Amino acid sequence: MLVPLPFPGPLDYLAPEPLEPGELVSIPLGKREVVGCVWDKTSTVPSDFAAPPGREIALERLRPVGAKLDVRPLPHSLRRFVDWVAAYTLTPPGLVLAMATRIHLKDAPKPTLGWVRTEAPEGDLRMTPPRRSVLNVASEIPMSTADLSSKSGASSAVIRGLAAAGLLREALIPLIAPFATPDPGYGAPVLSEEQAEAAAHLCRPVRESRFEVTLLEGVTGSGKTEVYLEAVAACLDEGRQVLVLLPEIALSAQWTDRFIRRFGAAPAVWHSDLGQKLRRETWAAISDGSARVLVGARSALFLPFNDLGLVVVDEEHESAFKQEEGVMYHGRDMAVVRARLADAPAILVSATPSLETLANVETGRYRHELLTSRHGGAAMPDVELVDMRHDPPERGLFLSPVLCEAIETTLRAQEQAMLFLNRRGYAPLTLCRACGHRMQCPNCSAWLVEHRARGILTCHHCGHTERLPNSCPECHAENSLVPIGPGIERITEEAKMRFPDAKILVMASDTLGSPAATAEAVRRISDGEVNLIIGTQIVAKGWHFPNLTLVGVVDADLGLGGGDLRAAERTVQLLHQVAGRAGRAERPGRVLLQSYVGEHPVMTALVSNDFQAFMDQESAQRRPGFWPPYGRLAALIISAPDGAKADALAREIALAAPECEGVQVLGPAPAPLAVLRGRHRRRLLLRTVRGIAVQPLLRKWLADIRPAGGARVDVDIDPISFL
Ligand SMILES: Nc1ncnc2c1ncn2[C@@H]1O[C@H](COP(=O)(O)OP(=O)(O)OP(=O)(O)O)[C@@H](O)[C@H]1O
Ligand SMILES: [Zn+2]
Repeated sequence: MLVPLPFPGPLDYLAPEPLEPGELVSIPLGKREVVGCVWDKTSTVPSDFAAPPGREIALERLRPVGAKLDVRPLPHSLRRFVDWVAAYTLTPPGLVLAMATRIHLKDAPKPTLGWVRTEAPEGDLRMTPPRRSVLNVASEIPMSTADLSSKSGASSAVIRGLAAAGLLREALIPLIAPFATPDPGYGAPVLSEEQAEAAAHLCRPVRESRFEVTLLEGVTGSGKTEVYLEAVAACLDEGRQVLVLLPEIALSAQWTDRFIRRFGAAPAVWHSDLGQKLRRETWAAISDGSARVLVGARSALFLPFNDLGLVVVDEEHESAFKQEEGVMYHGRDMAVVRARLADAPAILVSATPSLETLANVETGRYRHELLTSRHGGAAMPDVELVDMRHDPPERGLFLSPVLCEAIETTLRAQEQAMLFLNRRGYAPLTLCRACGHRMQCPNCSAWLVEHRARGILTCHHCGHTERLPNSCPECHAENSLVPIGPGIERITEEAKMRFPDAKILVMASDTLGSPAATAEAVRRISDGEVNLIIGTQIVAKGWHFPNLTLVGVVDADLGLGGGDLRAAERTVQLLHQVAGRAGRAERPGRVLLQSYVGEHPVMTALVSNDFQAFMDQESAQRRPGFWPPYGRLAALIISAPDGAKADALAREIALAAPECEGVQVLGPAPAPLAVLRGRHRRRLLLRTVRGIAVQPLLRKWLADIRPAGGARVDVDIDPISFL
């Protein structure tokens, strides 16, 4: 029995009646009740990184399990997936199981009664307008009195009257709202030759129910989505289920619209913003197969698909697929595992694939489909560099004259422009002009970010918030605090001053919290209610705004600092994606990159639109040192309430480090975020050649380490963040 707690493996319980693997059962644990899952006796995880088996417990000491839950058992492929993720990420399997069963911790909702239309004829009942209206709305699907009354405009007395006359009867409202079945033939597009060929290749393994990974690469606007929806159609034809992962839930609204146009019905949706009831319904509909296509965030990987026939990862290069807290797993990589365990094909989609995926294509592990041109003859946007050394903005401002002029021209032509800056708030740093004091977070080694609209300083790492003071807390000089550098609030202020007639829309993750808010913003752009969009990375995503012709990148150099392994790669991917928003329809697009390092390979790649050369160079840099994807990496993050404890534990771990051929340990060193949420942090990196798996090394290494006094060590396999 696997329980959702950090035990090293399944626990033994007495079962009063025989139980099948996968069944969910209520379990007494101390004074609590938890939901456990009957687990398979033998693990199928590759032995090179599986955990050793636990101890046997004497029969008479076993406790009995509680009641069985009234849900379908977790499918075999999901159980294997849980084992796999646990072993790969060195997480206790119960914590991975928790991601699959979390929604069942509360009591099941009670079914309620509603009204359905009966077969009875209207007879000689007098048909008043309210009665007519109720009968028009009522159907064979039960509706509550409140629903029926609000949709028909009639009172509950009218409804009761119709029931008394035999025209309505009571029926249980199903707990699971029926999910409409998408129709694969509904809005099939006419594909170009290139698109059709790629689609045919993607459909083949779907028809053959065969695991195969394909990278679908294509320039922005080439119709990648249209093409992979053909594979989705094929999978629907086969009567099987499809999982589509998006990096960001904000994208799900536009994706859903697109899906409805193609298949005439909405997909099921899964993300952390769903209400409890819808979560439960969606879970059940995936489990019983009535939901056929689900689009969601990475957590959708843990849904109980019984008949998974295809997995798609859109924008596969996105680092947002990596979960950085709790179970640290990479959604893209685990999606491939999920597909393999279900004997289903996987499609990884990107205009700028990750080096990881390209390396897998190179070795032949993944197939490759390429779309080379934009659909409908739209040209690729023209990308130009604005050298800020030669064409600087006015003092205290951030938009160069060239960019301002381009925006004016665009707005005058009745077209839309977009300004991109990947930084929330007003200014990333606040400094005292008198004494040089910098406003810092009390819990983290990070600057506080000013959010002027709310009059606060806040830490983007821990959420610490304080009012912006009038005087310097250090030297007490009045009105001496000045903002340094721009965030999008400050750019918006500048844009309002420069373009007083522009209709501005700001898009940032903190202003567009929910998918509904995003959908509203998208509508305002599509309907032309706004003509200047200012946003953080959320605007870079897969949006399709036909009238958007100019994209200005306020600080193209922003992502390059920090010594991150993938800083250059990520900057290219992000900026190319932003650039790809411009000129997607008839009118050509133009992109201006403001940069102080115009000769940087990242800028060259963007201006020349030559990513092959850039990726070749990245690859040449990483290969000799066996950096990923040419070697394996794991990070150990040691944290403690004070620096001395963190240092002591880091030293102890470093002394026990493995020493063998092809294995290297770097550190310990203070983490770039040396203090986070009040915890002092040190980092070690384990780097191995590809042939050596890091999991067994780490297991052995950490087996005898017993962190004490509030210290702990977290393991991050394939780290993406190096903070
Ligand atoms: N064969 C086709 N018939 C009709 N419309 C098409 C076709 N192919 C693509 N389109 C349209 O062209 C636009 C761009 O296509 P799509 O969004 O699929 O490209 P993409 O490669 O996924 O773009 P991005 O990477 O920028 O998100 C969309 O509006 C899409 O509906
Ligand atoms: Zn903080």
